[in-house]
Amino acid sequence: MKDFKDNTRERSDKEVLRRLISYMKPFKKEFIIIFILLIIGLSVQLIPPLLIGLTVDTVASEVLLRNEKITYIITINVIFIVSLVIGNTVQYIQSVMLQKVGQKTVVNLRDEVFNHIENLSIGQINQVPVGKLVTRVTNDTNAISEMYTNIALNLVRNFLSVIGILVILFIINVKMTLILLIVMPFLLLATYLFRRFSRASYRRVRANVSEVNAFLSENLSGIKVTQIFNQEDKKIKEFNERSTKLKKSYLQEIMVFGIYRPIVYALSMVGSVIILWVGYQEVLAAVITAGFLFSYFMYVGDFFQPIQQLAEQFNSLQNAFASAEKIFDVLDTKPDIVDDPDAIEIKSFTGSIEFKDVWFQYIPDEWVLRNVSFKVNPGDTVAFVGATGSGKTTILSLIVRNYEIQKGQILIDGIDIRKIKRSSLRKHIGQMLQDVFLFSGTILDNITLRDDSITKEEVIAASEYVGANTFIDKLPDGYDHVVLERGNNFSSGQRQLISFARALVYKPSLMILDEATANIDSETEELIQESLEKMMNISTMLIVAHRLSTIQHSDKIIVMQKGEIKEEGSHQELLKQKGLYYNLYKLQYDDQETL
Ligand SMILES: Nc1ncnc2c1ncn2[C@@H]1O[C@H](COP(=O)(O)OP(=O)(O)OP(=O)(O)O)[C@@H](O)[C@H]1O
Repeated sequence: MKDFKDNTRERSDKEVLRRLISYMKPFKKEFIIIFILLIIGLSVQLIPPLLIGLTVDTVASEVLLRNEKITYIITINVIFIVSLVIGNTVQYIQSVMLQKVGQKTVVNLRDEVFNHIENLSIGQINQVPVGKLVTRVTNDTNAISEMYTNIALNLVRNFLSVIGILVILFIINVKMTLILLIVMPFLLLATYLFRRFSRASYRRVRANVSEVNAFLSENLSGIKVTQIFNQEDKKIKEFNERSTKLKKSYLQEIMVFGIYRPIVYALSMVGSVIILWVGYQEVLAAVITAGFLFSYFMYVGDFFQPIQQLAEQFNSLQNAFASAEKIFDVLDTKPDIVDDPDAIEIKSFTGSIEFKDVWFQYIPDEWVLRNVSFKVNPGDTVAFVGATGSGKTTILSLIVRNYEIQKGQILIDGIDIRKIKRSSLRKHIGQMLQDVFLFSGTILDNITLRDDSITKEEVIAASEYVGANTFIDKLPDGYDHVVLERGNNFSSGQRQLISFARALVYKPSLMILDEATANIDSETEELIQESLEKMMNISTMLIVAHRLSTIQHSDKIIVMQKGEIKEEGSHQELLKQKGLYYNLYKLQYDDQETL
């Protein structure tokens, strides 16, 4: 199954091969040298059996004198040693070169895949489990790496080797070689069956690896929930099921190989026995010498091994192709939100925003926003309230163009956001999202997001402004305090404050805040409340609020219900209307009273 629904095109092997070769192009010179070394190595490797045959004939010769025999044998031995040294040296140089260029090629590919994934829209990323994307960048690129550094060359080597040996066999004795070829149909049949079964078993392995990765990444992220709800045993069982399935598919794959190899071995034995028998007759009939029969026998031994390897390597090549196909699926998935060719760069916003009859749906025919229109004046703070699922967060996502609207227009400073480069748009919008994501690194890294142009002084100033310094200063390493993956060593309130500082250092012209629904201790809540009130004075601000106390002082409150704007006005005005807002407020107020 394709990872991305909108990318369902099948690719031919030819196309995949052409694309894989295109990644080798920057290293064309190196690959040509490697190929030349391969030919030299192969030619040298074909010499020894011939030399051994010559030695046998020399020893058995009745014509040569003893001294002449010794001279011949020494010469043959020297050639033998020289060819071994040349063969091994060439092979060493060739494999070092191949590893280097192969790895470089794959680094380029891996970077390209990661870059591409980074540029896909949130909607597209949401289609695919993270674990699968990890598999694309790691396992699949590894399979391709294996192809560049090992399989492809050995495939060529074995192919040329089979041809080379066959030619030599025919030169030595045509009759024996034609008889030897009797085993070929059986060999081809075994190879055909092997390829069929091994391909199917490999597909299963790959699908199961992907499953395990996806399960792992999802469940490691959600481990807290698993533990809170005592679901460990269930999850362990589920993991074990997937893991066992993977083991089974691996065993099946090994079994296919385990059957094929002995079959090839048995056929090569049959071939050798036939050759010994026929060869013996030929020697008796003085058609060939005993030495040449010996050489012939050795070549036959070398003939079957590359055929068996060819089948296996061809299989690995298919696997690399399957991985390449998956990778190309990712690379060919066009980001569904791209900059308009005429999109402009904006230096700064005054911060006025207008939604004009905006309609939006995540899934066809399920409108999440209907005919939403509102205006925000520069510098104003506008809050969105409403029941859960009413579309508040969606409005914020649309402003930063995480998704494309289906109808209407969103204008910032009178310019349609589709006409503004996304990077430029996001540069001027400080986003403080519900689930604050902290990367592993230090607090400083998390506030600057490793942007070297932001100084530590700016970071400290922003943190002091939002009040994050109250807890950062208490940490032993202050701003260099290590943040664990996802910021697990900080409370949700602290993470929220770090995210405020992160948004502020970028000096945004517009800030959007999706208030955390998670419980925050009252001390931190007070801090957040204070810093929010301060931030409201810096720039235009849009807030999705769950605690109505947060937004009482905002210039406008927009009340949403089922994707539509139902009420609009200041806190006091809305209270007077005694409508939805009044009810919401009363509900929260009563709750607090009872607490
Ligand atoms: N990525 C998504 N794909 C499909 N539907 C989505 C997606 N995100 C949100 N929705 C749906 O869109 C609707 C509005 O969601 P949204 O998150 O905007 O609500 P909200 O008012 O912010 O809710 P809350 O107060 O719980 O944060 C919901 O019905 C939700 O199920």
